[in-house]
Amino acid sequence: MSSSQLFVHHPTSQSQAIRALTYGMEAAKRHATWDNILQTAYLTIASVVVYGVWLALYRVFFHPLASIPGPKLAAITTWYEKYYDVFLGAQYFRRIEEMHRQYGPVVRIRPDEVSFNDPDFIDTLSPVGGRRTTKPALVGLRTGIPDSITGTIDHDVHRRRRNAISGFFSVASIRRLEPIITAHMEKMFGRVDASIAASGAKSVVLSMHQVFRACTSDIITTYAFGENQDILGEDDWGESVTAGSNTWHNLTHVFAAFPVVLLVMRNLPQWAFRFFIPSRELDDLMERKEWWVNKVRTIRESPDPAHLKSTIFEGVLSSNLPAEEKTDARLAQEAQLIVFAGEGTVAYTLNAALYELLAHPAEYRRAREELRASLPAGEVAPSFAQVETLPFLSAVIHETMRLHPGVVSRQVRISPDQPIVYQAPAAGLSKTYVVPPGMCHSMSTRAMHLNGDVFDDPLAFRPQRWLDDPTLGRAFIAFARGTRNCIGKDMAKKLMGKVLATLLLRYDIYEGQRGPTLELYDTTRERDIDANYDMIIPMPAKGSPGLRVGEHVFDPSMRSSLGSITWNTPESAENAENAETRENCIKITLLPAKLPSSFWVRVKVSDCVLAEKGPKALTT
Ligand code: HEM
Repeated sequence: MSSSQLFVHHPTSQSQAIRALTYGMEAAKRHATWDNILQTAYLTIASVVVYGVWLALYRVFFHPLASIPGPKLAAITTWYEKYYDVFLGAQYFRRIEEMHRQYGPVVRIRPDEVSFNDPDFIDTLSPVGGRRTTKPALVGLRTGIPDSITGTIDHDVHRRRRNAISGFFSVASIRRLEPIITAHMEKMFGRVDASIAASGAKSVVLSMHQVFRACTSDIITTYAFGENQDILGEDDWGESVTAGSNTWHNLTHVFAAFPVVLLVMRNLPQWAFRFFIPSRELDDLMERKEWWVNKVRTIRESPDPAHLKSTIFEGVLSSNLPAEEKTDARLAQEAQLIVFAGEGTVAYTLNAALYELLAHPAEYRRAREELRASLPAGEVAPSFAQVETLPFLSAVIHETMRLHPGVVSRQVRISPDQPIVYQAPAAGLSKTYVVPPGMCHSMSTRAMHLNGDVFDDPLAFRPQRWLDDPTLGRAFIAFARGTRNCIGKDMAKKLMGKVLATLLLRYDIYEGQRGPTLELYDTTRERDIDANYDMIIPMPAKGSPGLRVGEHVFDPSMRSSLGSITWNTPESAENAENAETRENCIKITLLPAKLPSSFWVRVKVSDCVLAEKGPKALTT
């Protein structure tokens, strides 16, 4: 029987056979498809592996930076940096310091980036003029504000943007800032004293870093917009407000490693942002940004001719920058830069300076003596001009910024047109190293500032070194150098000098004496002050302890500054009793420090309460 007959006489078997045949063909087809997919996958994987191997070999042996020393993995892949910054958590800055110790003053730290650590080469790397300087997109991504001045890639665009605001950072402009600083500083110290006094009724929460940060934030915001968000007036000294900036700083390495995260965060509508990324801190930051944008809109809609020359954003909006440079979106980024750059760095430096002075009583006393000797008797808030005449105080600020620079991330630049040529026989290098145009070069502040060839005993806090050897300034890069340096450096120096001088005049260091004093309490430099993480600004160790305790006793001379506070309440009586039972002191409980480098001081304001005995004596 032929097969055709079978089909005719056995329809079921026939259709089965057709199905079998069809199935066989489909299976064969599926097989072929799978084969194709697998083949393509193998080919792709093989190509990626071959490309990867080729790229690695190229980067190590044939790349223009191939002759520059450094770990091979750092030369091969940017994942080396990501490993330290994203997976180990903001640690690449430390690795860079190690690399310089291991490989010398010139190290290849990324496939396309060379880090230099030679004080004599700083001005060549960061010239003030004569050579165009750009930045890699990475910097803008990392800050999260690529359209701000600091994130701007192109040299000419940067010059235009910077010129539009540079007038506001001139010495003359900063002088106009002096009354604003004085007013906010008085408010800050007034509040500190008032909360110390209020602790007569209850325990008090004080974080020196947060206190400084509230003050600098209000000052910088006033300078930028003509008014501020009154962070100094917040019960928690604005801790909840500035927590948003901390969260943002914590995300900076993620932005650099995975730019898509930044892209999503910047482009999501606010409701979607809040829905998909629920974070109280980021919510607060969004609100802060809304405040900045609204301020810019108000200024744009009704410019006040009287203010046009006195606040930064009025200046930007009235400048001859093209319209696309003045959009709300771009100016919001500029606002974030100026407020973040100003508040965090200055507050961190003040915090570190106060720590170092309290940890070195001889330097504290010397700075205070210098002030008292050079100021008229009774001066309580020295002026910019008076502070400028104080060499030791200036040395204290320099030495603090050397050990604790307020910006810890490396300074990355590109020379787009000319090669960078490095010859350093002094550093024991016989070779010439060349960074071709378009490749990145960088400097790391901490590596430079802890260079033992320049700074004897580099980890020690010794302000005197700046007075003994004025040439040390050649290795100082806390404010960066060249065309991309810190635009706010003069303002920062004046602000820090004035606040520190006022603080030193106001409080002595506690050595058992009477009168307003400060004393360091349970703080270690490594844990609570030093940069443990690079979040652009430095962050202390994760285990930085929370609970600290301080004590103080009131002084009648403080009453005038306590204003309307009345102390003859049962609570104060109770605490006055407590004060007697606790070695003439009232205990102040300080809450956990959440912020970078927070530390606590013990504040004593004499023992008059005890001398007069009882609540009546506390009446103001
Ligand atoms: C102790 C205080 C300060 C320190 C240590 C500091 C440090 C720095 C550093 C290192 C840079 C360069 C960053 C880079 O390499 O990309 C920089 C840039 C900048 N800083 Fe400061 N800064 C301080 C205070 C301030 C203040 C008070 C302001 C303004 C209110 C300010 C505004 C800026 C701006 C706008 C830039 C970008 C400049 C540009 O790219 O042209 N800084 N700062």
